[in-house]
Amino acid sequence: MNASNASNAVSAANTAIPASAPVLELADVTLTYPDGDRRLTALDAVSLSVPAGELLALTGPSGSGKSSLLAVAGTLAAPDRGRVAVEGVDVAALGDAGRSRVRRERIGFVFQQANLLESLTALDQLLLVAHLSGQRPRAVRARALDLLDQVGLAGKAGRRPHKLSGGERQRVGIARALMGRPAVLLVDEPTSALDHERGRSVVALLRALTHEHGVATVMVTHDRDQLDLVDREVALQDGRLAAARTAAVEAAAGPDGRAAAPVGGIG
Ligand SMILES: Nc1ncnc2c1ncn2[C@@H]1O[C@H](COP(=O)(O)OP(=O)(O)OP(=O)(O)O)[C@@H](O)[C@H]1O
Repeated sequence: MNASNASNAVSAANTAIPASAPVLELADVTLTYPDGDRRLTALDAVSLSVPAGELLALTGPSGSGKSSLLAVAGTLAAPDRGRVAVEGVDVAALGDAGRSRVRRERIGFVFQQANLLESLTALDQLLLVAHLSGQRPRAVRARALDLLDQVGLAGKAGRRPHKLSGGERQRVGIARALMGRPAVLLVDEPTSALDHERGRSVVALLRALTHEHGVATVMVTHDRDQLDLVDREVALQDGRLAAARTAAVEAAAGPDGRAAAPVGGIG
């Protein structure tokens, strides 16, 4: 089965209606960085909630706060003000050890480059993550093989990264992020190193897996050609949420690009 067939198969298998409970919630989040004598506001009173099974695209110009939002959502940066909750748990109340645990057990990360270990096969990349998080070895192998199958790499589990294409490496990175059954998947420009078609195929796969596994996925992207594949878009501008559009709204927009009805639903 090739990769796009695998993606289609996952889509076809996905008949579950995504649950609507917010898995990731940011309420009135402000994040500043030191900037000489002053503070630079990277996120300004941002409120956003992402339910299970939604692929949300986070867009906006360079410097608008996208990486900062991912860092806060991933508990890598603590906001100056506001609340971040994962599965209803306020992460600020947890302390460092608790936050690390949430990050390790409930949040998956996918980066611009897949960041695979060169000496390990695709299968071993997944097994290593499972080993480090203390999962039972026997169940883990079957899950890793199943995930590699879901990302279209069933026949390539034994390959090391240099024998995989850029798109295939990114697929291994996605499978690896799902290994620990995260509730939240944070994805930073996963297609920036891929050509148009491979990029679309990776985003289609992310959507299928987001629906199938019921994760709340936030994907930073600069590529507007991929937005028809996502469930919702939110745009940042100078650290504030500027707009929210969905594929359905895009489709309903008139020839001048203006939506027929007001666009809502940032929260
Ligand atoms: N560690 C830091 N210290 C100080 N300022 C920072 C730091 N990280 C980011 N910034 C500033 O915060 C603002 C938001 O940056 P951020 O990296 O979140 O934007 P971005 O939308 O992800 O940009 P890009 O698309 O270029 O990656 C920018 O003005 C940036 O210069």
